[in-house]
Amino acid sequence: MLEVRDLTKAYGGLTVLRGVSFTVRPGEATAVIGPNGAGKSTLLHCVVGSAEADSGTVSLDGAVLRESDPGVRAAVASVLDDFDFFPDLSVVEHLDLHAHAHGGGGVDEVLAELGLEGVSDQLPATLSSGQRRRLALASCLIRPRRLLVLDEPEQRLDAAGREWLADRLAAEKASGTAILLATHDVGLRDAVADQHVDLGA
Ligand SMILES: Nc1ncnc2c1ncn2[C@@H]1O[C@H](COP(=O)(O)OP(=O)(O)OP(=O)(O)O)[C@@H](O)[C@H]1O
Repeated sequence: MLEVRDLTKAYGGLTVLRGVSFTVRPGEATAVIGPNGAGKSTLLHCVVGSAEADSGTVSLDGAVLRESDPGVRAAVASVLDDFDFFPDLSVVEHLDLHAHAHGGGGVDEVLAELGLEGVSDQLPATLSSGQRRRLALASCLIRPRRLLVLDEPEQRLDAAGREWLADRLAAEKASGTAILLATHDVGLRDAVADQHVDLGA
């Protein structure tokens, strides 16, 4: 489904990605690993098109992946940096907006699954950092998707949240979704990843 070939990226004189290649198939998860600064986030941004690689290709279903392509928007759901929330929209309004924009649904189910029912009327600024992370994941899971791209999705989740995440990603794989995630969590990696891309090697 996703094919990354010979991706290179430098910031000024600092080469971060040196010819990175891998594929992700439907129903499989690829974990991007490596120490702080290894280039994991850079790689994910290049994959989804929010950063431009210096060379190499990223293809989805055999065609060059372009962020602006409606087909790509319908297929790829990502949580990369800390999410930009609309400051004046409540938790449930954010999810309604995403559901409406992407033709998805099930806001109540996702609120319950992420444990956000009790804060559904709160504004993002009033949420805890873990609740904001849950909202970011909820916003991603409310939309149709064939490829999930997640940058350290375990960050700021409590133990129960991390357990939920591993189960959820396993369920996503079982339903045929391809997953590309950067993680420092060895337990999560071992639980869900079918292959690793080690940028620290
Ligand atoms: N916009 C930028 N301009 C210049 N350098 C950058 C930029 N973004 C990232 N870098 C540098 O690129 C390198 C890789 O950063 P990146 O965020 O991709 O690493 P990472 O593996 O995700 O790290 P972490 O585990 O800490 O999240 C770092 O040395 C970082 O300082």
